[in-house]
Amino acid sequence: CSSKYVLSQMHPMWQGPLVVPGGDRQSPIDIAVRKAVFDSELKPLVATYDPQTCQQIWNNGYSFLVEYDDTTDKNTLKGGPLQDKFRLCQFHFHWGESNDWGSEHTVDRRLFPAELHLVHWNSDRYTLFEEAVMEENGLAVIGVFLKVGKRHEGLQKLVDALPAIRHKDSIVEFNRFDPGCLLPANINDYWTYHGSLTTPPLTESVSWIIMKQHIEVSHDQLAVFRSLLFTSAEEVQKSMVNNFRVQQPLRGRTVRSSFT
Ligand SMILES: NS(O)(O)c1ccc(OCc2cn(-c3ccccc3)nn2)cc1
Ligand SMILES: [Zn+2]
Repeated sequence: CSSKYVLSQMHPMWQGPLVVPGGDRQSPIDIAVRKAVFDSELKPLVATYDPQTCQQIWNNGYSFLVEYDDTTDKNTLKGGPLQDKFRLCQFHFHWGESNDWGSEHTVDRRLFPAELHLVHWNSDRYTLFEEAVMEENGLAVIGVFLKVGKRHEGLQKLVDALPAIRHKDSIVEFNRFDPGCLLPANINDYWTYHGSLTTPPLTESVSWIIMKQHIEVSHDQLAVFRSLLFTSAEEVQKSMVNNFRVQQPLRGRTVRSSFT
């Protein structure tokens, strides 16, 4: 997906309280579990991914992205709160310098050490990611919390590729990775709300689908995330950690749950 040409211009340590004009649908948020409204109309999520369409993994100076060929409907997300069909273009993570924080969303104010985002765009209505990113119903992002525990076997192939993209704007070919292996066993228990990108351009174009069930990764696997750098080879080294945005005001939005 085309995010490669834009994300790299982002300010690496962007954390600013950047105010978005009329921003009343900003992300991330705290999910107050008892205030979520069960919606029986929410359908099961259907995620269909083809590992063969995995193309590259790269360090964009903010996180690392695994990008997929999104020129066909090989990697689709539909159902759940979505009316249309969405195409996976990339996934990435947010994490902390310690295991005590790092996620962007919180659950009853609880922080997780990291959070995975699988980014999809509405291919029923738009032809390119960068078109959809500006539209209210343009994107669907699945959020999965990471907890430190047992080693995640499927993640290891990705962890092994990270030393090759240590510096900002480094990129390597990365094939045959199934993003489905990063989803929790149960993807039918989730919270959903309308929000925004959590990094510039912060556009309010995202249907968020936050999984209730987390996945586990080992301490050592997460330590490799922290070995990445925000900086390029010529700059003074800055560890890529704490690349999360702080929670934003709910502004009267309702968070719906697919479970009681
Ligand atoms: N962290 S998150 O999952 O919320 C998340 C997900 C995707 C993001 O893409 C930014 C972006 C914008 N554009 C763009 C391209 C062309 C025109 C306009 C914008 N490309 N990439 C940012 C944050
Ligand atoms: Zn993200």
